[in-house]
Amino acid sequence: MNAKTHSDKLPTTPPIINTDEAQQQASILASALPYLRRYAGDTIVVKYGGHAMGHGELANAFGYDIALLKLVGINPIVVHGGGPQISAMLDRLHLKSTFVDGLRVTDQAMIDVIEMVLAGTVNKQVAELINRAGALAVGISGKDGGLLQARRIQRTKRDPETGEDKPLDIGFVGEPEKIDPRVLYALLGSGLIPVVAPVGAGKDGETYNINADTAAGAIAGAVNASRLLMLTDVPGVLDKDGNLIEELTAEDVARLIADGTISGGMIPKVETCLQAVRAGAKAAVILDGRVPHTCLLELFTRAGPGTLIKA
Ligand SMILES: Nc1ncnc2c1ncn2[C@@H]1O[C@H](COP(=O)(O)OP(=O)(O)O)[C@@H](O)[C@H]1O
Ligand SMILES: CC(=O)N[C@@H](CCC(=O)OP(=O)(O)O)C(=O)O
Repeated sequence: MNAKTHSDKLPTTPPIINTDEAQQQASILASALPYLRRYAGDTIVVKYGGHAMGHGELANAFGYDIALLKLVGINPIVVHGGGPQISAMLDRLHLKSTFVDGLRVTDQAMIDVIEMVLAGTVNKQVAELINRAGALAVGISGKDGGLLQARRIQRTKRDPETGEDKPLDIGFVGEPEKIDPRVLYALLGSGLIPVVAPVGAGKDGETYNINADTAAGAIAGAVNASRLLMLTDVPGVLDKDGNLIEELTAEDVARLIADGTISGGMIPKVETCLQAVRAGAKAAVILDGRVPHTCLLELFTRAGPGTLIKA
């Protein structure tokens, strides 16, 4: 039934190409076969960040990649961010954002706006990108089906005078406490692609803003994903000379953080990847979301363009 809907949406007249091009296309498809076999039936979690969404062609290519994964028998789950989109809306409402360790300090007025942006506008846009590519995506938030039960993140700040660590209130910022993946399995089992906004519910029904990397890592662990793909704005983890590091273990990560090679936003990203593999994901890859079809390059070619992180 879905197959008909899908093919109805695709162009009815394929482009005319010459024999050489056709031969080339056929051999590209044939060379993907071992990879298709390797991932058939597997679950792949993809973290799609807010920065990548702004670019039309890149966003369309992302939608195509996710639709293609589903159509070749892989189960993709998309977890999206939306940091820049939240900031733009808060600016329009004259609400000022501040960040602590890369996390947006979130008060009561902001959490309502953040939920509207993430679970509303952005979530529906990402689902639509995939729908337009001929697959069927369903946008949900971490509150749906009890997917992401969250607790308030505790942060501390060192008092410069006493040297004491004091609790720092960053508001409605949560971390996943419990994951219930049943809603994901229900959607995947019906041939649908879940698109998850990183908003969670607390035990008492309060709403929490969750960093999208953290949410993606927790979900990848809970569903034992064969890959967590973290799309970002660099080719992967780079060494001190700016060269791509192809593979990292937990020991490598600890060493590279200690010597300052991995810093800033890359620290929580690699730590999230490690948590995901410890919790049950087979491997995580940090890869360049600025490259068109980066997911296909990673999964279906020998280029394997990012940094692979294993336990
Ligand atoms: N060793 C490293 N390799 C690659 N990027 C690094 C490294 N150390 C720090 N970074 C920084 O981490 C950034 C990625 O993290 P972040 O900006 O939080 O990504 P995103 O917005 O995609 O979640 C890179 O743009 C880069 O500035
Ligand atoms: C707590 C916290 O900081 N939440 C993030 C959620 C969105 C996000 O993570 O989006 P990107 O992946 O596009 O950065 C925020 O408010 O920006």
